[in-house]
Amino acid sequence: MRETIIVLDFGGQYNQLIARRVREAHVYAELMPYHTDVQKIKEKNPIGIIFTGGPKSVYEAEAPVCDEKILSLGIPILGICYGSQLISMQLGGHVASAPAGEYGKTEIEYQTANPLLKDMEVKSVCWMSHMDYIDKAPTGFEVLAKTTSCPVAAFGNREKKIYGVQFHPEVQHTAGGQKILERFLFDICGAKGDWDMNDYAKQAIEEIREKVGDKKVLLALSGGVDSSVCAVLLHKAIGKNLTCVFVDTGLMRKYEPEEVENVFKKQFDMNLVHVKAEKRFLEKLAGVTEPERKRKIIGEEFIRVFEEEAKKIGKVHFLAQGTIYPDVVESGVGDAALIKSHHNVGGLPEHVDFDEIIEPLRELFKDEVRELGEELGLPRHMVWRQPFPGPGLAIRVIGEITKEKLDLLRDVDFIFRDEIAKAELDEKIWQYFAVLTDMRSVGVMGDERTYDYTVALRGVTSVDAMTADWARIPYDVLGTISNRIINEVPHINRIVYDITSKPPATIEWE
Ligand SMILES: Nc1ncnc2c1ncn2[C@@H]1O[C@H](COP(=O)(O)OP(=O)(O)OP(=O)(O)O)[C@@H](O)[C@H]1O
Ligand SMILES: O=c1[nH]c(=O)c2[nH+]cn([C@@H]3O[C@H](COP(=O)(O)O)[C@@H](O)[C@H]3O)c2[nH]1
Ligand SMILES: NC(=O)CC[C@H](N)C(=O)O
Ligand SMILES: [Mg+2]
Repeated sequence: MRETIIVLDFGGQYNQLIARRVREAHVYAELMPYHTDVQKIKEKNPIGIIFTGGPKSVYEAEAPVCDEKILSLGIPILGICYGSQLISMQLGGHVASAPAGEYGKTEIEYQTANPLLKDMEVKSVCWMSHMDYIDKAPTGFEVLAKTTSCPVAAFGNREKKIYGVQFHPEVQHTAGGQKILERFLFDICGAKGDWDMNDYAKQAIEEIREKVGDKKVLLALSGGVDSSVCAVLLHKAIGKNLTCVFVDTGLMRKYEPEEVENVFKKQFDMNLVHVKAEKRFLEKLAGVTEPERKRKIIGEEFIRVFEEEAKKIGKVHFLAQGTIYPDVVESGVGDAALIKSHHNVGGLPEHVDFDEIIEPLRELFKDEVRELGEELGLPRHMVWRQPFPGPGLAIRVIGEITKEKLDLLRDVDFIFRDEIAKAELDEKIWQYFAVLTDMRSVGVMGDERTYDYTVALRGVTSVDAMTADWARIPYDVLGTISNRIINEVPHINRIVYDITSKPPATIEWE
């Protein structure tokens, strides 16, 4: 049985990030809702449990509370933020609304003569986000850290192996945060740390086989990183019972449909259906300008195409998608806020004519998917290609979508990508694309007045799409790109470069 850490989810923003940090330390981690039955937790035989943060206050009537019996299982526990407040309250300490909340980078003083914090500098910085605080640690527990506003910023009991931290060790801004998690995993829980993506692949393949048996699966394949990794995983699990369906929505980049066909039919020998659906997508989108409406229409149309294709194959029980965690969290699933409806999650129609949707990558972040892809032997250029959103150019043509605008944007985007590749920046910039704004402005070309569109170029660096910075593309490269676009593509007389990070912007414009 593999070593498992249970991350007990109290609705915080960084819950998957905690699981992911644990996996980074080569220990398998799995999220479970806070109300999970003790018996179910015991069945997993976890070597440790982490309680996450959460938006509620522990002393409120409707605050999420887990079974107190979890604290006496003898399994090591680490509480983070809300999780630490809950442990404190359940063990007889005291939690109250703090005289002053703490948000962001905060100076902290650690007591380092204990297993959890022994690697830390005494005076350090951590990342806080709370308005309640523990004003009294439970009896028998040592106070292990303090800040100016927080008398119990960490506490613990060596014999019980129960610890709590008010700050967020999983966030990069906490100096040495990963070391705290590692001390918990290796020294307190006794983890060996022998898990890796190869185990993930093996386990996922087994689970797919068990669930699917000899039934049929239709995979929505875009040729992007996520669905390609998914395709190989499913192909290894069920072979010819897998049919991949690629939909040419008419919203793709130049030469994209041809490339997908080439790779998956010729190189991988998979069942691939190529559906030409430009007409129906463009008809449904005609006149639509509101970004969320576009996303919902596209999400629904995708499903309708998959349903029709499934009927042609015979009984297909399962639809598979390459959904990954950022798609889920931004779509506002669970307690998270809705940022935008990713077509494959928040954009799904209410009724879907499949028995079940399979999403083997739903818990992973982009860079983890890439690691898995390499593990499965996918070629490098596929694993490291830049992401391309399912709604495609529809969310990069601002305002109304027409075939003419899409064609313009395809040409612009092609030049941008071509020049980035020539400058050997394509592996350095995480994602880069052009946006056709619906703004027109006055220019002068060939001594004549023009009144034409503005194109925005966007390039970002990121690890997992959850946050991003704008890419510092050299001015002369930008200059060449700008010249080529103006010279080669009609109806564009102005080019701007987007210099906002995420947050406050998002990567895509809609
Ligand atoms: N044109 C398409 N045809 C079929 N399925 C699609 C298409 N576009 C997107 N999908 C489905 O929607 C999912 C989410 O799309 P998304 O763009 O996030 O992932 P991806 O295309 O697989 O990878 P990447 O993020 O690298 O582009 C895909 O994994 C795939 O299952
Ligand atoms: O398949 C997708 N369906 C969608 O609806 C969607 N919206 C955004 N993206 C991609 O997700 C990453 C984060 O984008 P945002 O910062 O714009 O939310 C970026 O990589 C985006 O390209 C999508 N992918
Ligand atoms: N980030 C958190 O877990 C916050 C916990 C609690 N809501 C507080 O404000 O203190
Ligand atoms: Mg894609």
